[in-house]
Amino acid sequence: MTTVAPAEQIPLSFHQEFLCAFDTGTTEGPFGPRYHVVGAWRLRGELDLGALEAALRDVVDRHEALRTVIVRDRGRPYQSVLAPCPPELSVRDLRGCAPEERERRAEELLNEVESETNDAGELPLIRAVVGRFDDTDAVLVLNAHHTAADAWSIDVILRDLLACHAARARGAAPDLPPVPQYRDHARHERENAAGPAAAAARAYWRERLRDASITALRTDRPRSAGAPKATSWHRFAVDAEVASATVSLAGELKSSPFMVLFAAYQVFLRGLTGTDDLVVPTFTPGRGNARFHETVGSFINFLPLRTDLSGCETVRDVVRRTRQTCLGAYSHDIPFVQILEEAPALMAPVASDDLQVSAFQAISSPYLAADERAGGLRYSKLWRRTLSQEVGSDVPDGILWTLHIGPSNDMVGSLGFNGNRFDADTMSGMLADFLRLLRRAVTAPDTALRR
Ligand SMILES: OC[C@H](O)c1ccc2ccccc2c1
Repeated sequence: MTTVAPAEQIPLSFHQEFLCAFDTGTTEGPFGPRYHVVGAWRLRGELDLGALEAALRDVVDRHEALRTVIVRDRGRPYQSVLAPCPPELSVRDLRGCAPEERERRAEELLNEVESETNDAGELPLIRAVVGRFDDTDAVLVLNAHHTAADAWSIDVILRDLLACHAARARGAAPDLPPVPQYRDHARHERENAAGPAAAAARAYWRERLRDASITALRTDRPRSAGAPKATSWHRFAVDAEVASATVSLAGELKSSPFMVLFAAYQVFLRGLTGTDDLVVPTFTPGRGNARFHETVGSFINFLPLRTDLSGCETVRDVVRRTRQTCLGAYSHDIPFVQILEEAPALMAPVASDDLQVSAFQAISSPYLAADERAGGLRYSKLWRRTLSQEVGSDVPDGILWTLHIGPSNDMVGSLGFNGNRFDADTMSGMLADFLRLLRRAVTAPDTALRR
């Protein structure tokens, strides 16, 4: 009996530690059946399914994160990298679909894959579905576990996958350059955690979040009601006029579209909660170190943005103050678990039975590129999603507002919420109110703010 050396016990990244705080077992949350991140691309050209299957194996070999388990049942959780294993590729025949129906059918397939269940303990943590419209037109959907990948990673996986497909299709082995692994990131983070930059950032957050409480919304149903959990997604398009007014106001105020959108969101939240002193979480890519730009893993960081709106007369004032909040936060972007050590009472509100946090993020165009090429294939990402779904990828505990800002000032968004805590009607009402407020905010930023 050959004894296999036990896989190395690798410390978790700080983001994986943060996720473990939401761990409620395997029925929901980060280790539940739907904590995944998905992406879909339209592929034009000769797609060789055998080569694609080989390329999927290449990608799992290349990125350890896709064959890593988080061991949580033996004391302090750790991650363990296992040997390569072949991922599942399933093929759907969509030949009956007329060309003008294909974009919508592709989005429907994406939603179908997003509503499927994955097992966090089942490796590899990626699966692929190909819908074939004809020999040179297909849609590829990737689904990766969100403890092992994030939105940035899904694009890295796609690029590597199509590069490997091109090599395999011509009978060659892929020759991608070696890439730093997620375990290197986890080690790097811990080495830096005690450095001078981290100490300065801790001091910043200690001051910035003094006496702060995360802004939370009263839910329709308490946590203790124990209703079965599923995360629903309202998806929507933002009027072109509102999208371009957002981008031009951002330019005028030397701010980002995110800062303008977030300013409007804070005005909206103040109306809902009646408080001026708002602390709202956003997610940053967590990819400040360029060394890891091609690494697959979950790097995102939950960053609490605190802005006190008291004294702001107009939306323009709010954008200016929001800009300061964001610049300060971005230049001290350390892992949330370290920030929480400096503001231990920050998350107290969400421990209560009938409150939930409502996070807000924006993903902008570099990752939403249009046509790209890889070997004989042209591909473009399906990012203008407007098809809602009742059961989709899981938000562990709260609401997640996401806006996607496209290359030509086009904008779509999604509102993810826990259906066991909020009614769909409550959320669609909130969405309508926010979009109305956003329109007013960006088309008339100097109008006096309503109290
Ligand atoms: O991609 C974001 C991730 O799914 C996530 C993780 C934790 C959260 C906690 C509260 C609200 C939203 C969250 C989203």
